[in-house]
Amino acid sequence: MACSSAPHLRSIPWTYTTRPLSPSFTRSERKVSLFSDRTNRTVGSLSISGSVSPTCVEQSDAGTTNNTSSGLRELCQGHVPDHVLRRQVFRFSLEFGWRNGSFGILDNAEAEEVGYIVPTNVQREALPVLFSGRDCVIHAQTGSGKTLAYLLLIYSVVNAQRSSVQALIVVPTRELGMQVTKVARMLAAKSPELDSEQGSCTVMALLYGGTLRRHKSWLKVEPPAIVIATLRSLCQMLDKQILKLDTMRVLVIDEVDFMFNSSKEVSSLKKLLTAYSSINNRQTVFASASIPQHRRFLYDCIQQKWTKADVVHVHVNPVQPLPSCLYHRFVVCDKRERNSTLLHLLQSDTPQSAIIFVGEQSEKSKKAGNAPPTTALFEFLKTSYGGCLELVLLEEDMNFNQRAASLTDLKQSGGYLLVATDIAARGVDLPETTHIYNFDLPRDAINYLHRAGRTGRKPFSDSKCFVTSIIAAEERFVLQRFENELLFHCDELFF
Ligand SMILES: Nc1ncnc2c1ncn2[C@@H]1O[C@H](COP(=O)(O)OP(=O)(O)OP(=O)(O)O)[C@@H](O)[C@H]1O
Repeated sequence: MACSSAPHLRSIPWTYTTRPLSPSFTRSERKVSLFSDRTNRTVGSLSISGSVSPTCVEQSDAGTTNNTSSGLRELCQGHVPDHVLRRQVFRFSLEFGWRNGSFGILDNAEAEEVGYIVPTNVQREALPVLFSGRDCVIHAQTGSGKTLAYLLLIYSVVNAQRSSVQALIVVPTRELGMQVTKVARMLAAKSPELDSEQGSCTVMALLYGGTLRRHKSWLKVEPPAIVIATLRSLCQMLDKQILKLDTMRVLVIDEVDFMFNSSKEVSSLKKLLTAYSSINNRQTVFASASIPQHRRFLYDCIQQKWTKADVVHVHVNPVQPLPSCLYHRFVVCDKRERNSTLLHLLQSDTPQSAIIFVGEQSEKSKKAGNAPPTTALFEFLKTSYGGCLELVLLEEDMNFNQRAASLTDLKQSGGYLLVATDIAARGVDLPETTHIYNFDLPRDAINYLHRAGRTGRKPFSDSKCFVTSIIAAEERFVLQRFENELLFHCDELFF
């Protein structure tokens, strides 16, 4: 029986013994525990589904835990299909790795290369729930690592050999979709358990504006295991029955509060959740840094059967909604002086990289034929900034390719000044950003939280990041309301 090796296990310095946990195992499911002979304690347990030989297997390897794979292979020899075994070894390596404070999915060098050394708090709390098969609402600060948590679940469930879409991640924006796709593909490529001669785990990005015809034939001929989609493009595929929900094992709705709040999306979202609720063996995950009235939300989910009744709310840091590494400031100035104030701030702060959030253009201003405020500020900075950071623009009016090019520019530049509307406020992960400027105040506290959360995105770093709002004197009470709601403090800056 061919079984891929598990190099990420090699470095774990424990020998182990596998034993049935209970003598009365069934032929279809069997649990084994893994003991450390160093500490003489159970270090993990593993359930093997499929038809397993009912002989009590007790095995001790004095070698390294790489033998775990071969031990399990012997245990299951001839009885468990290879892909089931591979998945179980993969799942075991994850659980084992996480329990011991490291990433089971990647070996040490690979984990270090991508910057994952130890799990973040939300990953520690959410993964046991996710691996237990329960539905989950992952509610934790911006930049806390929610994406990796749900992707690890997905990779423990999907079977690359099966020719069907098994996991679906729904995102509110193309930018977030592109980013999640990148992480999902990186994990598939890095993990030897997922990418083998038996076929790698394919990931499709179905983001509105992409080449839908190509996607249609891809979905028909060789369905990917994982699809990451915006609701609009997903609905097109579902309506035409090119994509079906019945093979789905995991559905993730990222930025779930935003999706439920969007008048354009909410009815399609509810339709999707209702259709998915009738599928057997399904798991549903919702994620966001902000879930207003979360008790009511959970109640509705259960009532509407969008989740199972035992859904778990993993709420990390509820008394501190914003990351503690953020330092909040404000400058009061006249509306007409905002450009020069911003320039002054950029010169005195010398950010490594920054995002400047600008409000959306009003209908009245559009009708009057004015340039959008983002473009106006971008043009001003082009002529006046003179610093070494690359100027990049990101706004709704740009087409898909222009928006994708802007994101590529950001990632390739040595440092950037991104002028953006709120399309860059949700989920976008640009860890090099050290400063956020609210050139216009956000609509509400939730938007403040997500804009501010575009910085401070290096989980174990203790460096401070700055969020500065440029306000008129009469806007001070609005900012004060955000402070009260989000429990943070803002200092005034004087020039
Ligand atoms: N365990 C980890 N160790 C180090 N870095 C990590 C770890 N987990 C995630 N990261 C990194 O942390 C950053 C933020 O992660 P992610 O985008 O998943 O945050 P999030 O919780 O989804 O944030 P948001 O709510 O803003 O969408 C990413 O750059 C990611 O690579």
